Amino acid sequence: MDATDLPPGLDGNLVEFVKGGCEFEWQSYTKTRFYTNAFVINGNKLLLGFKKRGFGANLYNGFGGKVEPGETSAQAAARELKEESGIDAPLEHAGVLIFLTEGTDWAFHIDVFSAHSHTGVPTETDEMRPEWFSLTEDSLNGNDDRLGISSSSDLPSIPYSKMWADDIYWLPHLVEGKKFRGRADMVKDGDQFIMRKFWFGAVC
Ligand SMILES: COc1nc(N)nc2c1ncn2[C@H]1C[C@H](O)[C@@H](COP(=O)(O)OP(=O)(O)OP(=O)(O)O)O1
Repeated sequence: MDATDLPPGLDGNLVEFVKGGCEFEWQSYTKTRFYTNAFVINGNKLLLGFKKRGFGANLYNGFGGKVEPGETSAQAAARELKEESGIDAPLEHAGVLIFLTEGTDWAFHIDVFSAHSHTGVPTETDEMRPEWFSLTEDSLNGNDDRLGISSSSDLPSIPYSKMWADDIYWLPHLVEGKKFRGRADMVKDGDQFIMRKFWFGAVC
């Protein structure tokens, strides 16, 4: 895809898999803040954390936070995973997400990581409560959550309605092992954020 067709902030040889909000302009920004987000898969189950406080409170997400000065994003991802869930995992880079929120002139740049094994027992912390979710096809693609039906496995279905609105567009690709990139410009709708304009794609 021609770089001029990509949302500002994304580059490379990317193939679009979904976009929306074409009637809106991309929000401009002058600063970028770097974050991480890590997802641990164990066979047919996915570890998410229920965020108990701070930005994104009361939503399920991967484990992550700010990249501190002097850290690489991989180091920050490993540190945040340990701090928030108590486990270590051989994280690999899976994707990059750029998010803007209405009224700010800075962008979140989130390096997303995944791992297929871990050591240690996921343990609740002040910030996050780790929980395992089912990775059956209907759970992963959001059918179970949309229809409000329970998972066909012993574990609950992925709770997309209690996650950031962008997650359903790229999480299935992460689980399939595809590298991805995306951007979403979010606006406030009551007490939650919704996507006004977005683009997600795979790395060729
Ligand atoms: C806007 O859309 C988002 N979607 C997703 N899936 N994840 C997001 C979005 N915006 C932020 N995030 C992620 C990025 C980070 O993993 C966390 C936010 O990090 P946090 O504010 O908790 O950073 P910490 O360094 O842990 O903060 P404290 O030092 O205050 O604990 O959400």
